[in-house]
Amino acid sequence: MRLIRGIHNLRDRHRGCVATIGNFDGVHQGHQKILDQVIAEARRRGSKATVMLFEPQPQEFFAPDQAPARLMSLRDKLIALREAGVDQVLCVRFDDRFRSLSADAFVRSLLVEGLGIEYLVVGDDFRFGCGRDGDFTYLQQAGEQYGFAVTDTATCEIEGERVSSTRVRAALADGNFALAETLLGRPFSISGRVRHGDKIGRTLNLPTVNLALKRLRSPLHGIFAVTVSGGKFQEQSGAANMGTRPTVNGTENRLEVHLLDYSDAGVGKDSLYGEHLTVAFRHYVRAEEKFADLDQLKTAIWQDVEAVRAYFEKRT
Ligand SMILES: Cc1cc2nc3c(=O)[nH]c(=O)nc-3n(C[C@H](O)[C@H](O)[C@H](O)COP(=O)(O)O)c2cc1C
Ligand SMILES: Nc1ncnc2c1ncn2[C@@H]1O[C@H](COP(=O)(O)OP(=O)(O)OP(=O)(O)O)[C@@H](O)[C@H]1O
Repeated sequence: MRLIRGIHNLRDRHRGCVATIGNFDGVHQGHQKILDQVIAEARRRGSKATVMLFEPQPQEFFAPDQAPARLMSLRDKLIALREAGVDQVLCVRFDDRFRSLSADAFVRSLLVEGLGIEYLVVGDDFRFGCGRDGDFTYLQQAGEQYGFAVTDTATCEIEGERVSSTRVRAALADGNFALAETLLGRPFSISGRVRHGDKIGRTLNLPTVNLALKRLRSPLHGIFAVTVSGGKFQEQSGAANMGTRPTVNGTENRLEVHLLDYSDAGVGKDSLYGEHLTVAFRHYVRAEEKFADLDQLKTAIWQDVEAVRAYFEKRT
């Protein structure tokens, strides 16, 4: 899959495509449906299945403090799109210049002159352009004028409701991991590289794997039963904390996992550092707390480990 960063990097060789546009946060079942349609049409025409994305996402640009936490990093989104069969992704920088493009300029300079679009697939509620003045009817008229076809997808619903990134976030906030998994078509997970922690875990006799979250703001906070995959792990159970670690006066958000039944031989030693691991969230255990001292923290974590063990035993 080819990643094209910015509209200025569009060259003739990227032209000619069947495209769709959106945030595609989480790449959920509704997205899969629209992507399947784009890919089928592209294959039929011998053309490139293309996704146009915005970075940052428009809500993050307009109201950074109020924008919801993302379900996935850009890296994981690109992997999911590649696995779905997408041929190219145009990553457009959403900035002041871009947001002030009129609907006509958007269609002409990006879709027609930039991508050489043949066929556009969007949801019927899609809006774009300065003041959100472009909609489906507008796109169809523009398509007639510039010579590309426009079609909409029938809404994908699960349990009688539209699937959306917003709904996945709500399911996670409710601790309903089973629903999140149904909507996403895979368990909700966060991935990252193992990095060095503060090594306090070892003194507690509770080694943890620390994952670098970079700029990812997590939609989840608290203690969870998780499974870890990647590197040497297939589905290793663990007790995870997504939080700031107030007991040790931590400030930044971190994802730490204590792996069950995994000897200290690897954790905390060099073997895991730098590995790229994926942590799938299975069950909510409790909220993070500030304990009076490390002994109390340790007791609480051992209780968490027992709760996580009980959860996985019940599941099998
Ligand atoms: C299952 C689990 C639960 C945790 N719960 C809390 C908590 O409630 N409050 C807190 O301050 N830290 C909590 N922590 C984080 C510990 O403070 C952290 O693992 C410890 O400081 C070791 O950090 P290090 O690996 O960077 O050395 C938890 C960690 C795990 C693995
Ligand atoms: N359930 C769905 N069925 C069909 N198409 C969908 C569905 N959800 C999203 N799409 C389409 O996928 C494209 C990308 O959607 P977008 O990134 O806005 O996702 P979303 O899940 O609707 O997000 P949000 O919850 O943030 O509004 C759009 O064209 C949108 O109309």
